Amino acid sequence: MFDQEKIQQATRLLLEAIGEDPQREGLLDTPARVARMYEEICGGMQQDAAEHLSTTFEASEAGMVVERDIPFYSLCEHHLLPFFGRAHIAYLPSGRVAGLSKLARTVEVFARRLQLQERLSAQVADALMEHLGAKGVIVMMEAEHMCMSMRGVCKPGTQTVTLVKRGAFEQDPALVDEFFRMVGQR
Ligand SMILES: Nc1nc2c(ncn2[C@@H]2O[C@H](COP(=O)(O)OP(=O)(O)OP(=O)(O)O)[C@@H](O)[C@H]2O)c(=O)[nH]1
Ligand SMILES: [Zn+2]
Repeated sequence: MFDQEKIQQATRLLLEAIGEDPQREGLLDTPARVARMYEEICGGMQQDAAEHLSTTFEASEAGMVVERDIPFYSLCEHHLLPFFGRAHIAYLPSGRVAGLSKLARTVEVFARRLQLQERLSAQVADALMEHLGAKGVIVMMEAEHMCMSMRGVCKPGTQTVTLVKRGAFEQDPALVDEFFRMVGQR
């Protein structure tokens, strides 16, 4: 569970370390705000994708389901800075489909924690394979990493694109083409 008190102590130390005065008026409530913020933006650690994906509906005739442009915000585990962008997901149901919101909820579960974009994409794909029993899953994520934009190499606007294929999408390039066509349609 989250240790709110520890995050507050750490925030006070951080403020002192950068030469700030944690007692000045504008910063007095900052440690408590930061603690609440971390609980929110790392809240995926307390969640289980299996719960969200346990509600399914019979749809034996369903073909490929695509959900595109799902916005997400995550935190890079190297610098604790945000990376954010859009996820595009498709899966091939095997008789039962998930509620539409549950794909986006699955993204949230894995995005709201310290991550690598590659691992985030793989965890979403693996959760859909496992908990929906899907015949195939493909997850594409496009994101800008603030650690590349506002510091270090300083290349704002750079988009990192990750693609993870599982099951039928690994075996059949025509399915991958269809996914790209559907994601590309605007
Ligand atoms: N593969 C991958 N790398 C990431 C991700 N987020 C941040 N990084 C990279 O993690 C690397 C960490 O490199 P280090 O050399 O240990 O750290 P650094 O000195 O701060 O590196 P610079 O960012 O190049 O200044 C950097 O190249 C980041 O761009 C991610 O989601 N996936
Ligand atoms: Zn980083």
